[in-house]
Amino acid sequence: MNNIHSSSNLLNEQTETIKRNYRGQDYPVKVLQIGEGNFLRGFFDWMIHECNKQGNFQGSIVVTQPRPSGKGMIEKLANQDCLYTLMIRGLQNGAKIEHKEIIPVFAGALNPYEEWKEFLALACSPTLEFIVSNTTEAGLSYQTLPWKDGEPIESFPGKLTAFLYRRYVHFNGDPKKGLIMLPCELLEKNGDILKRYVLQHSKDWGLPLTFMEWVERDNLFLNSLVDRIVTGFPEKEAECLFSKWGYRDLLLNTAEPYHFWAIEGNPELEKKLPLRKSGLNVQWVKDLAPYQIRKVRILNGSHTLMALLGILSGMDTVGEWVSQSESNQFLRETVDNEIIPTLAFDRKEIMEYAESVFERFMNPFVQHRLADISLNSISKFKVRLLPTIESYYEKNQKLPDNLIRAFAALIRFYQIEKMEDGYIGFQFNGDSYVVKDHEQVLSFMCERWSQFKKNELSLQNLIKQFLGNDLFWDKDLNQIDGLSSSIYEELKEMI
Ligand SMILES: NC(=O)c1ccc[n+]([C@@H]2O[C@H](COP(=O)([O-])OP(=O)(O)OC[C@H]3O[C@@H](n4cnc5c(N)ncnc54)[C@H](O)[C@@H]3O)[C@@H](O)[C@H]2O)c1
Ligand SMILES: O=P(O)(O)OC[C@@H](O)[C@@H](O)[C@H](O)[C@H](O)CO
Repeated sequence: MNNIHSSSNLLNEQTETIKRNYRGQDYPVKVLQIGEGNFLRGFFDWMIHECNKQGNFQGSIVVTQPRPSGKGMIEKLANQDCLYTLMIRGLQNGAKIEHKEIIPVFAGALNPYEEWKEFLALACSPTLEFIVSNTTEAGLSYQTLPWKDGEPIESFPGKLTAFLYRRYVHFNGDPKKGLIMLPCELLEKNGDILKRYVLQHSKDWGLPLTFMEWVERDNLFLNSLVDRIVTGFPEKEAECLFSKWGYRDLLLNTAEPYHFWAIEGNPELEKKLPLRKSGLNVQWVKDLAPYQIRKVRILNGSHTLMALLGILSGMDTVGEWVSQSESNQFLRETVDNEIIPTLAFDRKEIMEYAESVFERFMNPFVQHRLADISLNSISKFKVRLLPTIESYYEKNQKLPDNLIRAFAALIRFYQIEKMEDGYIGFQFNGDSYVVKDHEQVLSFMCERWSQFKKNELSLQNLIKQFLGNDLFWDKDLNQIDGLSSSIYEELKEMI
């Protein structure tokens, strides 16, 4: 590892203080981290630092990149002696928090595509206990790949299989040397998926059955749900912050104070990974589903509603929406009266959760662009808001007014025209915005709205075709009593 004073100037007084006090980096390596992105550095690595500060974990991490093209980050890390600054900023219980800290948890940074031997050598470490990953939804995918001895394997599940096999061979299948996998990719049942891919690779590569049994029996692949808005390098303010601090950090990361991690696993695992003991907002749960539903329906559902109605009304960010009393009130009413009553949760607990979500939306430091959230809005609406409309109807035998407005906004949002370089929609004031979705979705909507414009299709029929399209929905939504007529009333006004 590079000397702490080597390259980046990050490392003057602050790091000297860390060195004097304690260096998490000097603890034995207990974790292999696959993924060097913003999220893990603002979430898991910060958590391990919190555990270490309190003397609860006493372990360090070796971080690796999950794809060949992510090269720069590992080099940057190595150049900074594997240190980086994390700024946590926002509101917590109404109070403003601004906290900056250098995170010293990485004992090393490896590029497995250039240091394959070193990568596999780590599998033989007796102190290793965990493998954590976040490679985006795209990284947690299965690809049929060859495995040639001595050559790095490109995919994340493939690399993990080779790593586990090396460990199995080195320790002669010792049941006590199994590892705990903690995938953080935002996919339901992420642990189960990862295990399935490891076993599939093992089959493809003809690895011994006894290895596969060891994988199943002596290793744990835990499903988990992560939640924290991590906003990465603050381009606009970075130089200003560096001159204030007196050092530069090319890996500076920013995050909100809120954090939550639900892990489907035995609470006894706290003995190995003392997250709760270290005061972190972590739950070991039997069933992850309620936590997933809570987050998707309240947080992500609100995001999608704000993106649709907000963009149409000329807004740019979540912050803008919540700072205007009328739109903020609309959102709160929707969550309190339409979303929460459909969720089978303890009322007090869920209200507290919703309150914490509103507080996060109001974080003045987070510039969350509605345009980014609006990507693939129809499929997001299906998962985030439609289930609430259906549950509300089942419970009350009527439709929820605000969510019907959001549904009408969805159709209005996709009132689009094809331009040379993509599709654009028009705000209520006539200004244009870009709509990003799959080509099939965009061309369907573009065509229907063009027919409407030429008086070849009535608004009622346009809605009917939209609700009945099996490209968007798993069933014909025209079957929901009153849905199409309620949407019609709202949409008529919007256009
Ligand atoms: N940033 C957040 O606020 C936040 C919050 C919760 C969940 N997440 C999820 O975490 C994921 C990563 O976000 P981030 O902010 O760290 O982004 P990032 O761009 O900083 O990091 C992405 C990481 O994924 C890897 N990666 C990207 N494509 C890959 C592929 N095809 N195969 C293997 N690895 C690949 C990159 O190498 C990098 O390590 C996102 O999918 C997001 O949904 C992010
Ligand atoms: O990342 P997406 O595009 O699926 O969704 C946009 C946001 O809703 C999402 O990123 C949330 O901010 C995140 O899920 C919070 O943990």
